[in-house]
Amino acid sequence: MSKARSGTTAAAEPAPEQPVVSVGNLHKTFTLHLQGGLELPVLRGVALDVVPGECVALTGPSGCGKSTLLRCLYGNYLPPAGSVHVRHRGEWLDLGAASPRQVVDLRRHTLGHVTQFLRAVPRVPAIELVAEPLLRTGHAPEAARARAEALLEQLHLPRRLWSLPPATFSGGEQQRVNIARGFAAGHPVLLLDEPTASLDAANRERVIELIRAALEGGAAIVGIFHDESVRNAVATRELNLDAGRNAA
Ligand SMILES: Nc1ncnc2c1ncn2[C@@H]1O[C@H](COP(=O)(O)OP(=O)(O)OP(=O)(O)O)[C@@H](O)[C@H]1O
Repeated sequence: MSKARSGTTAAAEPAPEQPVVSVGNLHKTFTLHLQGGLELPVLRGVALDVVPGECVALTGPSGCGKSTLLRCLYGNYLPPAGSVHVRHRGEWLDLGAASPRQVVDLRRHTLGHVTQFLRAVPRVPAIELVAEPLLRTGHAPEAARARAEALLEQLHLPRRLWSLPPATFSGGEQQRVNIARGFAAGHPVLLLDEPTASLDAANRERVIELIRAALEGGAAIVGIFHDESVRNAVATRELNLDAGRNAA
């Protein structure tokens, strides 16, 4: 019998956190046109709710659909069945029904996506690439630059590289610029696709710190972390997409 029912005063329970990402019965099938229209079902009935402060690691063997699910969450794929909703500006945004303008606004203010590859505009210095998401969300130039410098410092990108375009940087240096850019705006929802893929142990540790700080700040994260030590360090739970072929 609960305390409340036995007549004693129950301590007030904190209200459970509300999800900021909600995926329901999601399906995604690729049609291989070069192979006579062969259908390749990848996601079948995925369900997932993510609350602030939670980091869900997508797991399962190669080809089970981890990147496909991240792309559905980012609005790159329109799923044929099921739903993807993200809390945006205080309301649920249905990615299946959102206009391109709404998806752009969602990505600018709410939904960050950090991949392992830097897709940068040529000839733009690293520091400006990192500051850019902050400028786009209305931060003053000085504040944006200060935050960009702090991130590059935290990720130990040598200061001599800050004013150079990253085209000639090493894989690990480019990835750190990409991570700094992805974390700069403090998006409340972050999708991380192998954020430590090209990094050595010391730099992996710095990215782990950054992810943990984002979680403590209330970010909701869904990510793919092939490195087990990174996954164990940041994930609050796992979603195995191969279990029962996707039924979560
Ligand atoms: N655009 C596409 N067209 C056709 N098939 C695709 C497409 N994208 C992915 N696939 C197929 O869908 C399946 C899932 O791919 P996905 O990249 O999501 O797997 P994954 O779990 O992320 O794999 P890995 O761990 O190897 O990165 C694979 O069999 C892949 O070949």
